[in-house]
Amino acid sequence: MQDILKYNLLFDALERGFALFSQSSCGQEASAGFIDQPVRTCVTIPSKGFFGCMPVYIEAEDLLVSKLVTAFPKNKDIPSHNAIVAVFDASCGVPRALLDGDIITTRRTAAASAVATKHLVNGEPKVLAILGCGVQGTSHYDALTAMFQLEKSGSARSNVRVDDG
Ligand SMILES: NC(=O)C1=CN([C@@H]2O[C@H](COP(=O)(O)OP(=O)(O)OC[C@H]3O[C@@H](n4cnc5c(N)ncnc54)[C@H](O)[C@@H]3O)[C@@H](O)[C@H]2O)C=CC1
Ligand SMILES: O=C([O-])C1=[NH+]CCC1
Repeated sequence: MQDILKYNLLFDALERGFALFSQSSCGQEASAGFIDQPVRTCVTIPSKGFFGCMPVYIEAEDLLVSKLVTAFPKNKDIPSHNAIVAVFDASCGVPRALLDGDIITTRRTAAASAVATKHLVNGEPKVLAILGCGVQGTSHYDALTAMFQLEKSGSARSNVRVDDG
């Protein structure tokens, strides 16, 4: 998964996916293809975390996909977020693949931030500050430095990767 999910490929795929989702949400099903993606459903594990289910139907790909993700922020020696992604054939409902969701979550989330920043930023960004430096802090550093020519970047926390250059 690490070898497949390169940031530059992800940026393009996410841009296409977000456009498709927006068009479908605006009722432009005919051109873009229908997408049904309800808001994530979460089960709470009191004082521990949550378990989220994130299903989608993508007509253009003829796929049914759901990520299943747990978030246990107090985990110490194991990751706080863990996920799998299940893929089904939408023409017949047969399961086609079960993917590790950890790298997908790590990189998709950061790549989505980078794509959003590209569209929302005023001018060319030069400075990046990241608060917190866990999995997402690191992947956001990787994604945003892959997207932009930054002059200065860094993160605030004692266990951090600070890069100033
Ligand atoms: N929208 C999405 O698709 C996703 C959202 N997330 C969210 O992103 C956040 C980060 O997730 P991960 O990086 O995977 O978690 P992580 O557990 O790997 O990292 C969290 C980091 O925050 C640091 N931290 C905690 N309190 C802090 C504070 N007060 N000041 C500075 N740093 C602090 C911790 O030391 C740790 O390094 C979580 O809220 C998570 O739920 C994560 C994955 C996907
Ligand atoms: O979309 C996601 O994968 C998550 N959102 C918050 C925790 C994990």
